[in-house]
Amino acid sequence: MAIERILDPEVIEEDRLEAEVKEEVTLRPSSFDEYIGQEKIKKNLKLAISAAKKRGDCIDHVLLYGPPGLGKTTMANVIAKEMGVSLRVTSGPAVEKAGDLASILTNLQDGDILFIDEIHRLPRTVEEILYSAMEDYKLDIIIGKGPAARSVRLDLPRFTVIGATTKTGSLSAPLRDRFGHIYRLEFYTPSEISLIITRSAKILGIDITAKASSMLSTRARLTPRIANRLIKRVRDYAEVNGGIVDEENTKKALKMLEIDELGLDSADRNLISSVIENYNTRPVGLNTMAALTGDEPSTIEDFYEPYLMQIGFIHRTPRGRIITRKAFNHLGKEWEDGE
Ligand SMILES: Nc1ncnc2c1ncn2[C@@H]1O[C@H](COP(=O)(O)OP(=O)(O)OP(=O)(O)O)[C@@H](O)[C@H]1O
Ligand SMILES: [Mg+2]
Repeated sequence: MAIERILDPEVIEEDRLEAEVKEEVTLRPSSFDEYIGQEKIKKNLKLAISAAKKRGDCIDHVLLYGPPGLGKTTMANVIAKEMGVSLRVTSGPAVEKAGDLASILTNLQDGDILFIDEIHRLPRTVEEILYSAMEDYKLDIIIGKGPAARSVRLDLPRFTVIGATTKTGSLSAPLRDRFGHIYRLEFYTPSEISLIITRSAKILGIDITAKASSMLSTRARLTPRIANRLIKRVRDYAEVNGGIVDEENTKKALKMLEIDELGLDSADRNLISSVIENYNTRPVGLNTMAALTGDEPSTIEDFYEPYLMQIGFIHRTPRGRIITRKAFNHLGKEWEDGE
């Protein structure tokens, strides 16, 4: 992406500054009580956890999917804390070879949770080894080369895989089938985002008025990561310009960041208006959309689109994406029916 977007739900480089990392860690909920929203998922998981604890067993494998920044990694951490076990973290692209996975698996302790982020990016050969490991806690490995090669079956400790992905579509069916729990994280409601903002402000020692918090809650793309990022940006603005985080400073800071009432930034508005200018109300393919803005198709699909669909600005049809009347209105464009 050419311009760094404050509203990008993906972790941006800036978030990796030491101070930011520290803040990120302190903001991350570590129990179900602190984890706001996603009530249905929490209810199911609480039940599974208390049943597993009673049996003295680990919980069934969990797959968490949904747009970036909604709390998948956080949920994995919470599950481990609530189970009282340790969480080993890896990711799809990091496990390149079967041997990499074998060494991770053989180093697990009984009951451990293995968190695999971006699980859809695991290479096929690695995935196949993971199947039997998840299913019957066995590891089939080949030792040696050529005619001397032989296959050995090793026993593994009992463990739980928590997989996270932004795209379930690209997860193979056999892998998906190995998960006992499959949950889609939903966008948060503005009132949940408001609670998250209040909580984060308190942790960071930021003085924020109720009006400011309510204004931010509708502009954070219903996404906790963005809510946390916005509070910090508005805090910075208030620090430099004097005063606390009140309605006025929030308004000014958002204006400076070019974030509108619905939480759209200039990149979103540019995407929608280029589609409108070129295709009006006609359906348009993902690749065409990407070509219009110069983004990767996956960037459009993973970052822009989920929220734009959530607020009803883009509809997916079998013939392509269409921009809705609501989006036309928001951008002040004339909407002609029946094109
Ligand atoms: N339910 C929640 N309540 C409070 N804060 C939350 C919640 N969910 C997420 N957060 C905050 O939002 C940040 C982003 O969440 P997290 O990293 O878990 O998202 P993710 O779904 O793993 O994103 P990605 O797909 O990019 O990996 C966390 O650092 C955390 O502070
Ligand atoms: Mg994550």
